[in-house]
Amino acid sequence: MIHLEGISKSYKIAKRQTGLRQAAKALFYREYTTIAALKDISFSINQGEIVGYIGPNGAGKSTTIKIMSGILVPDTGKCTIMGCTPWKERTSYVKNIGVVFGQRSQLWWDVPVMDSFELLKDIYKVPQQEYQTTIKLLIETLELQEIVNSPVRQLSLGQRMRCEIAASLIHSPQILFLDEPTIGLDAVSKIAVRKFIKTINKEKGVTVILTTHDMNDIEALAERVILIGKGNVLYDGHLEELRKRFGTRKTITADYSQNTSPIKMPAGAEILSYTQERLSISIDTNHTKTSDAITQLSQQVELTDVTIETQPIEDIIVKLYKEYQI
Ligand SMILES: Nc1ncnc2c1ncn2[C@@H]1O[C@H](COP(=O)(O)OP(=O)(O)OP(=O)(O)O)[C@@H](O)[C@H]1O
Repeated sequence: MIHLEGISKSYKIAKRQTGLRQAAKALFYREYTTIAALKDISFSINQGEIVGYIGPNGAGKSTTIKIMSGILVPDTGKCTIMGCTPWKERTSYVKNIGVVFGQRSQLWWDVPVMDSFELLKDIYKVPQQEYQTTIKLLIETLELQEIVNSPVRQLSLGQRMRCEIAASLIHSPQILFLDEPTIGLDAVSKIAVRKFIKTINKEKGVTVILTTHDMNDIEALAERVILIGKGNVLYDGHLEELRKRFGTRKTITADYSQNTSPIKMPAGAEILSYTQERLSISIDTNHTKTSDAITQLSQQVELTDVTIETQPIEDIIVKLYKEYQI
C-alpha cells in the first residue's frame, strides 16, 4: 500500500551571521548550507498496519510525513502510495489520506468547528448522506457533542486535537498520517485519542503511520516500529523484538513476614532496596529466570506478596538510541 524507495531530501538554508557588517554583506552575497534531512529512506507498509515512526528531534520524521502527504517533493527516490505518487497526483491522492500535524491546525480558527467540518465535506465532495453518518460517528466516539459549536480559538489543546482528528477523517480516508497527535494532551485525552485510533484501525481497516515522542503511544498502538536517525532508517521491525533485545531486565518486589536472617540473592541480582519485610531486586532474564528467582526467595522467607515489573518502554528506546548513537 505504501512503498518508499531511496528517498532523499535536503534543505538549503541561508547562513546567518551576527553583526551589522555581516548583515550588510549578506545583502549582496548570501552563503548557503545544505541540511540532509533524509538520506536514502526505504520501507513498505501494508494495508491495516499501525506503524510507529520514531526517532530523536530532527531525525527527519516530519519531513517523511510531508513527502508521503504530497506537501514536499523529495530530491531523489520513489514514493508510491495506493498507486499514486503523492506530490504528482495531489488532487486524486488526497482523497485517500488524512493528515494530522499535532503542532498545526487544519481547522478555521474563528468559525465553529462544525462549520469547518462542513467546509471539508464540500472540499472533499463527500455525499451528504455519507457525511451525516460519518460525522455522527466521529462526534459520538471522540465525544465532541459539547464543543462542535464553539470556534476553534476557544478550545483547549485536547479538545482541539480531538476535532483535528475528526476533521482528518471526514472523507473516510484509508490512510492516516499522525504527526505527534498526543503532544501536550493530558492523560485522559491521550487515552481517548489512542482508543479512537485503535478503533478506526480495527473496525475500518485504516492504515496508520504515527510519529510521536511519547513511547506510551507506541506501546498502546504500534506492533511495528521504524526508527529513523540522522536521516537513515536504523531499525524496522516488531516492538516485541526490541523488548527481547533491550528489555531483558525485570524488577521483582517481594513482601514477606519479618525476616532477620541474611537472604541469598538470585545470581546476578541487583538489590534496589532491602528491609526486614520487603526486598526489591532487578534481574537480567537472559541469565536468571523470573520463576527461579522467586522460587529461591520463597525457600528463604515466607512470601506474602510478589510483584514483577517489566522495563518501561522509555528505557528500551533510550538503549536503542544509545546503540545507534543518535
Ligand atoms: N523547512 C525547513 N528548512 C530547513 N531545514 C529544515 C526544514 N524542515 C526541517 N528541517 C531540518 O531537517 C531535519 C529534519 O527535520 P524534521 O522536522 O523532519 O525532523 P523530526 O524528526 O520531525 O524532528 P522533531 O522530532 O523535532 O519534530 C532537521 O535538521 C531540521 O532542522
